[in-house]
Amino acid sequence: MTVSVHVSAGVTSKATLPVSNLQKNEALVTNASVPNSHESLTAQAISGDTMLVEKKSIMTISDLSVVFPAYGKAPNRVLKHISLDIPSGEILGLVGESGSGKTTLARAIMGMVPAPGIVESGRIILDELDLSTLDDKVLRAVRGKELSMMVPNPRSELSPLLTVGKQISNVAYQHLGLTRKEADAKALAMLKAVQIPDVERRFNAYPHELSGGMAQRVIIAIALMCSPRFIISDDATSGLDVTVQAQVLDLMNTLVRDRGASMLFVTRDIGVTAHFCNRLAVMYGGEIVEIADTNSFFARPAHPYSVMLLSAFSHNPTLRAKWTKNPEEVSAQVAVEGCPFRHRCVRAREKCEVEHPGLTKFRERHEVRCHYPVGGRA
Ligand SMILES: Nc1ncnc2c1ncn2[C@@H]1O[C@H](COP(=O)(O)OP(=O)(O)OP(=O)(O)O)[C@@H](O)[C@H]1O
Ligand code: NI
Repeated sequence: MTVSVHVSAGVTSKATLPVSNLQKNEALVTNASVPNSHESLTAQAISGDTMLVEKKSIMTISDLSVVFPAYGKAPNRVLKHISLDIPSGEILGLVGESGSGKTTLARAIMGMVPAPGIVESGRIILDELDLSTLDDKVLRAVRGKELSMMVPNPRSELSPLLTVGKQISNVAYQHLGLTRKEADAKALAMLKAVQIPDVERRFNAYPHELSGGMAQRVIIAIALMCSPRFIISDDATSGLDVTVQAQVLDLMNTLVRDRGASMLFVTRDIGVTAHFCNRLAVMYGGEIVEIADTNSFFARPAHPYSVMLLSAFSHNPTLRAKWTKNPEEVSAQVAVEGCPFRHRCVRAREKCEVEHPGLTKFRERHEVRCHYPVGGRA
C-alpha cells in the first residue's frame, strides 16, 4: 500500500473555488438532502421489474493513464486508459490484487500521483469541475472540502504537534468559514459520529496517545468533516475491529446517501463490498476488467480473474482451479499485446494471445474485458 499525506489537517490555504462552482455545489448539497430529489435525477427508465434511475454524475474519469518511468527498462504503465463514471449516491467498490493500480488511481483522482509518476492522459471531473485544469492552490481547497481521501496508517497522516481535536477543528475552520468555537463543536460531534469513546478527553489528546484504531477513526473524521462530494477510502477501514468498521461504514453510507455524495471504496476485502457497495470494479494490471452492479457481479462474475478473486475469498479451491491457473506456473513475462490475464487463464485461446479485449457489455449494467467471459454473453 502506497501511503502519503492525503488529508487536509495541515492545509493552511484559504484559496476559494471558482464562485459559480461553489454556488452550484452548495445548491446540490441542499437539494440532495431531500430524499429522491428530482434535481439529482436526470433520467429514469424502467427495465423489467427493476427501476433503473440514472443519477447525476459526481465523478467522471476519462481515459486516465499513469506511467512510472524506469531507468534502463520500459516504463511501467500502472493505469491504462481508465474511464469511470460515479453518480450521486453511489459507493463504487474497487478490488484487485496488490500492484494492480488501485492506490495509483485513488491518488491520480486526488491530483497526487507520487514522483516519478506521470499522468500521461486523462481528465478528472468532479461535479463538472475539471480538476486537471486547476492550479495547485485551488486544487488544495477542493481537496479539503469537496474531495477527500482516507488512507491506512494514520500516524503518518496526523501532525504529532497538534491535539486531534485541533486537527479536526482546523479543517472546519479553514474550509467552512466557521468560528473557532463552532469548528470545535463540529469536531467534537464528528469524533462522536466515528464512535470515539470518551470524546472530551480524546479531543485534547495528541496522536501518539491514541491506539491505531482510534487514530484511524480520527483520519476518517477529518475526511468526512466537510461533507465532501466525493470520498475515497483506500483500505482505510480494514484495520478497524469488525463492530467499529460496521459503524463507520454505516456513517459513510449515510453521508453518501443523504448528501448526494459518492465514494470510491478501495478494499482487499471483497466480502465487505457485497453489503456496502452499489457497484463493483475489478482491476487487473492497471485496467478495469469487470464492472457491474454488486448483485449482478456476485450472481454472475464474468471475468475469469473475478472468479478467481471470489473463489479465493470463499476459500473454494475447486472453483479457483476450474477457471484459473496456479499463479506460480505463470510466466512473469506478459507481452503488451493480447489479454494481460491470458497466462493465468485456463480459458485463454488463440484470440487472447493476439487481441487485447475491450470492456464490453456482458449484460445489463455489467461490463467485462474478456473475449470468452465465464457463462458466455447474455
Ligand atoms: N512511487 C512509485 N514509484 C514507482 N512505481 C510505483 C510507485 N507507486 C506505485 N508504483 C507502481 O505502481 C504499481 C501499482 O501500485 P499501487 O500502489 O497503485 O497498487 P495497489 O493496487 O494499490 O496495490 P496494494 O493492494 O498493494 O495497495 C506498483 O506495482 C508499482 O509498480
Ligand atoms: Ni494500494
